[in-house]
Amino acid sequence: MSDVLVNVERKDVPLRFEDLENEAQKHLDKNVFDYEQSGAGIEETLRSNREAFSNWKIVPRVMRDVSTVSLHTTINGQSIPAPILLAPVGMQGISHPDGELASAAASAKYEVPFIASTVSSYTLEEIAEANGNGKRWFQLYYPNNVEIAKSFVKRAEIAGYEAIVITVDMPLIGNRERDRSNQYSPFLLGAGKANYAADPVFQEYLAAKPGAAVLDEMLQTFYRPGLNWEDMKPIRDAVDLPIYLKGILHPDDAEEAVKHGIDGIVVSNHGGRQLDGCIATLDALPLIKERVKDKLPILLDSGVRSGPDIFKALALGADAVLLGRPFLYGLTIAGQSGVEQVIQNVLHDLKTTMSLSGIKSIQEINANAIRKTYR
Ligand SMILES: Cc1cc2nc3c(=O)[nH]c(=O)nc-3n(C[C@H](O)[C@H](O)[C@H](O)COP(=O)(O)O)c2cc1C
Ligand SMILES: O=C(O)C(=O)c1ccccc1
Repeated sequence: MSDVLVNVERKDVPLRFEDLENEAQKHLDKNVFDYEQSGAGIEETLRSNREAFSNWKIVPRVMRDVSTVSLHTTINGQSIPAPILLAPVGMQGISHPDGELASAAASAKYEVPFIASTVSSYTLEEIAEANGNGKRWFQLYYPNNVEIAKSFVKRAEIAGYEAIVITVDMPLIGNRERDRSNQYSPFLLGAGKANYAADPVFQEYLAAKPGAAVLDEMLQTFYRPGLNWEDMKPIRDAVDLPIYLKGILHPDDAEEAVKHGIDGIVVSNHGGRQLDGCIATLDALPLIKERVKDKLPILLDSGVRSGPDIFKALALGADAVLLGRPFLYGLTIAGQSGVEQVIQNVLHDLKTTMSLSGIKSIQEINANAIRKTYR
């Protein structure tokens, strides 16, 4: 990976997030861009996610011999070259025709785990093939039909996915005002139905209902508003994989996760797309860490844009972060190469940040390295 870090030759994908977003906008229909970029409600949480990072500053050490700096780390014993994963982002085919196949191939190149969404544009088996020897996790939107839920995770296990991430912050869709005024939903148009259409249990269920259409039935079973802690058992019994919960913000829920034997959590507000007015993830992190300590790995997403952001999240107790929109915009602009460039730029930025902070390894990053300020 070291040669990767100095190779900054290709530059059709802008470095700065704002430029990346503006460039992606040029490639997309207005409705699609609005869907991806926007947050729920008045976008207070979307903004808070970024402000929270700005309220913390790194306090660097000097003369600490940073001639070799390693980004390598482990999560639940799984070795990863950097504390970075690609977040589950559904329906990537609306951004680029190659969709998840391109981003899964890009992530494999850097051994960055790719988290495939339930509502992908390609099936989880096709994505696994594109990801090859790379690392991949499967994100579950827990269907209202438990048999379909079990079938999804079993398929994922067979296809070489190494963890299940159950997203728990979507008992229903957030109030996406931009999408409502555009009257646009790629989901309702069926852009994320591949995994359902290819599922044997879903097919059986369809066959038992003459005249039923894939899209209608998928929309019927997609949401599980009754999701609760007891629902973890069928998944636990179906597969021999670690289970992460994505969308934890309250320390009580983090503690509950520990009590229920959950293997890891993702502190996330879905990139500001679900509950508007909720806490920024970086603000939620310290109390969660204080409550669960090292009992399970803590990942974090929502608003992570740069090396310094990753550094701050790790300093406050995260073990790794997920990137959402940054790689999605890279995909939009230049397909697989665009995602590769975004990953490469973030790795380079993190390494630079650590070196300039006097820190040689991920394990050395702690709260002594940052201080809260107010702008
Ligand atoms: C266009 C889009 C689609 C998403 N689809 C999913 C999804 O299918 N499953 C899921 O768990 N999260 C989904 N998310 C949320 C991301 O996994 C992640 O939590 C969020 O994007 C992180 O914030 P960031 O975009 O600010 O990096 C989606 C986010 C975006 C922007
Ligand atoms: O847009 C999203 O954030 C998302 O995760 C989603 C997934 C399925 C249906 C609608 C939204």
